Amino acid sequence: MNTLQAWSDQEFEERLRAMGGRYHIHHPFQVMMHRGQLQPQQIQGWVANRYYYQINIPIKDAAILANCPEREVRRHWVQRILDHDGCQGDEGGIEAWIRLGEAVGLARADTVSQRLVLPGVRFAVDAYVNFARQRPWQEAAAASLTELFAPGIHQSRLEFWPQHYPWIEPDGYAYFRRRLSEAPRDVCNGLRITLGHFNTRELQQRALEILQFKLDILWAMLDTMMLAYCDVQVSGWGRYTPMEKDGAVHDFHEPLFAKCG
Ligand SMILES: O=C(O)c1cc(C(=O)O)c2c(n1)C(=O)C(=O)c1cc(C(=O)O)[nH]c1-2
Repeated sequence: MNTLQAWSDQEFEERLRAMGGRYHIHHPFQVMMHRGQLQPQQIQGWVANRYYYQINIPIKDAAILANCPEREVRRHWVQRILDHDGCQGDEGGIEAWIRLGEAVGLARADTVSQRLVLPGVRFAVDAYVNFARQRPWQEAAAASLTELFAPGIHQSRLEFWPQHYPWIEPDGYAYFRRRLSEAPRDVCNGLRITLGHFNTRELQQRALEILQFKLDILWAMLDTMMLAYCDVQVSGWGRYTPMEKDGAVHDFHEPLFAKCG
């Protein structure tokens, strides 16, 4: 039996936040994207694959609602579905993502047909949806807490993409702008549930494991995209060595080791 005392809410939250060091913002594909090192087709590949994540988020949230007997929780959580699916007067996040696709040069049909979605991305996203279907709703709510780290990534895209990728139509950025206000509200709600429910040391440790599981999903999606869209040489255990391109050598080892460490 685990007899260690529960962490205080503050310490527990700090431990959850500390896992941001393993967020996909540190993945080599994301790092290249952030530095302006991706070609149009690579950006298109990312947008087309992330579409599969986007359309599954409301399905995942519907699974959480279906498993949650608490009306008060459902009243808040249902907003997430509306954010993505839209409602009268607001086309919603999925439509905004399709427009991001158009802004990077993907026809609507290319995005919505899912023809560019890679098998590994499909498996990773499906794992998240299945987790929400099969596990208690509080666990699935805790898994959404990678969103703690998401506003920073959306903000950096809004700041740096127009400089690095002037060929992207500015209209496309609406999705990232929406998430700047939506994600902090979701996080506030998700944190309240997580701090309230995971209230023994054993449960708190379980919450950290769940967050790691979700971080792994996001990481695995980018692993798959990197293999599909970048020239990588596999050298040694768990390491990528991207081939030199345009005379630039990129050092990806550090974030990878940080993740493994
Ligand atoms: O672009 C990103 O890096 C990113 C990451 C995440 C995330 O951390 O799961 C989400 C989003 N975006 C996002 O836009 C979004 O709506 C979202 C919902 C959720 C979730 O788990 O419920 N994560 C994310």
